[in-house]
Amino acid sequence: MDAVAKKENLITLVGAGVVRGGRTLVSGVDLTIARGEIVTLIGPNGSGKSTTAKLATGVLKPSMGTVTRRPGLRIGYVPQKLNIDWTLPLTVERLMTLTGHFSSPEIMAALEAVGVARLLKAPVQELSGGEFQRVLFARAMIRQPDLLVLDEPVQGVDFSGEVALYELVRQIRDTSHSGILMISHDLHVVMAETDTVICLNGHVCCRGTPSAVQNSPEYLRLFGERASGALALYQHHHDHEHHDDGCVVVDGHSHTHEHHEGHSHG
Ligand SMILES: Nc1ncnc2c1ncn2[C@@H]1O[C@H](COP(=O)(O)OP(=O)(O)OP(=O)(O)O)[C@@H](O)[C@H]1O
Repeated sequence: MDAVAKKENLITLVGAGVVRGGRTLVSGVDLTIARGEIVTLIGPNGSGKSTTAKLATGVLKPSMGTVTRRPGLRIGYVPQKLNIDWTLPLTVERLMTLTGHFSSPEIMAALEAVGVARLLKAPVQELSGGEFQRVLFARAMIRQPDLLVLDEPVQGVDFSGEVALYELVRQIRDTSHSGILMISHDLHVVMAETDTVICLNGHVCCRGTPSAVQNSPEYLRLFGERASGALALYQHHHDHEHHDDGCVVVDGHSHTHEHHEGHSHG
């Protein structure tokens, strides 16, 4: 696949919004996700992150605006929670086949790609939070989706696990060239891996590169104290320069943040 095809837009939302029972849940959302791009939705509880993701994936129809998906788009979804009966014995191998028929080599390859092939026969109940998330990633990626939707991918994972999972997200993006739509509450790690942050509060409150968003007055107003914490963490490992408006000075088309080493949290 050539570079032009990789930049193809997978999903485009223009002025999209949802009204339910006379209440506007979210409105005026403009959003595109191209191949190889990571877009992260942030915002307080109830700000419309899940609703926007559902609009993008087609689970919800827009009450206003338009949503366009590339024809035949394959979407892989990593849910926030999985409704399984935790009292029944269930191995990773079995979990991988609950929602589709895949061969053993396919399952092994998917687990290998996320670094948990050794857990093939392990009971799901005994996995750590990070291991379980990786298995969920494998379950979504085995379908070779064009777009991967991650709902709170680092929930229940400690900080070093978080960093490792975001590393994995970047790796998945780099190797599969899928687009990635993430829902997150946590800006400081999100920022390390994401191309575009969209901050919601019933509407698009602010958007842009992570550094542009973290410096925007709207974001700071919305997140208050939490924003200043994120700011400190974010700047810890960076040696790049910023424009006056907070955008990162780049020579070239993109910038990569290396957050996977040197963190110390004690
Ligand atoms: N089907 C629905 N009918 C009516 N209201 C809904 C529906 N789904 C969500 N809402 C409301 O829409 C608003 C946005 O919800 P949404 O789940 O998109 O927020 P969120 O940003 O994902 O929140 P959280 O961080 O708590 O998961 C909330 O006030 C929620 O109560």
